Amino acid sequence: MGPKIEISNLHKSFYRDGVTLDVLKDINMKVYDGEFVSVIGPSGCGKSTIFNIICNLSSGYTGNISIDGVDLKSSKKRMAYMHQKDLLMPWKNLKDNISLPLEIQGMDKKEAYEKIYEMLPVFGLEGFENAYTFELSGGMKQRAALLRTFLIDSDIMLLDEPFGALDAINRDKMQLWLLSIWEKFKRSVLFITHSIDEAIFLSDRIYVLSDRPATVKLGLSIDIERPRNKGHITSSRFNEYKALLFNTLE
Ligand SMILES: Nc1ncnc2c1ncn2[C@@H]1O[C@H](COP(=O)(O)OP(=O)(O)OP(=O)(O)O)[C@@H](O)[C@H]1O
Repeated sequence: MGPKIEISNLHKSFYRDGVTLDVLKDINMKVYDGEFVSVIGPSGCGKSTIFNIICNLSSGYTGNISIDGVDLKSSKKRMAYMHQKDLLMPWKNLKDNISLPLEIQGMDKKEAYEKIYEMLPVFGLEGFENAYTFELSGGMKQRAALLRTFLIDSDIMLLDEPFGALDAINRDKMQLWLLSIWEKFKRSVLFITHSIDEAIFLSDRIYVLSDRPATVKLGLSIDIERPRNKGHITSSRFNEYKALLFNTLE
């Protein structure tokens, strides 16, 4: 089977006030069915721009992108995209925050609620369907935003630094939880992170980007058995990957 996402020779520049900003330069990436792939790179190098292009939120690129073998420009495929600051609306309760994109997709409220109720226990949110944002912990808000993304009918999930705002303990918990969800439902995931440890712990493969304009400096396969647990992060192999990524990012 071909790749779910294939990005070939992608270039992207922004033009603003007569100035050209080259952001992506000859990016090549693939994500295969059911793979967990991370993108890591310096701040502002163009990671979110790649996601925006894949989701058709940013046009005017050169190169080719295909989704399930179909050119992005003619693909009808819907993407589940969680933005960096995917905030819940404080005036809506949890189930209405989550149902909103489903209703926008044309699902009726009753059906949306049914889907949500089915998944609440899996996302550790059972009993909180009527809670407002201020009643939820940081981890719960993050899980709610992920559930909202997860319920979009797509086998590809693009997650832009979903755990960036969490403290270390919650981040660890959320990584384990995300892996358990991913192992259960086998979506293809493209994941942006600033954390080397997080990228190694979660991924099958990692793409390391350079400073802007971003090029792919390294594509690295992570050969650590699954299911993963926190014991893996002290293994010598984990530390070898860590040193390699650290040196590549320098
Ligand atoms: N719509 C736009 N118009 C002009 N410039 C833009 C636009 N979107 C992004 N940029 C610029 O492109 C560059 C890359 O931005 P992008 O958000 O893709 O980086 P990033 O790697 O995701 O950053 P971070 O890691 O800090 O989230 C930045 O310099 C940004 O200012």
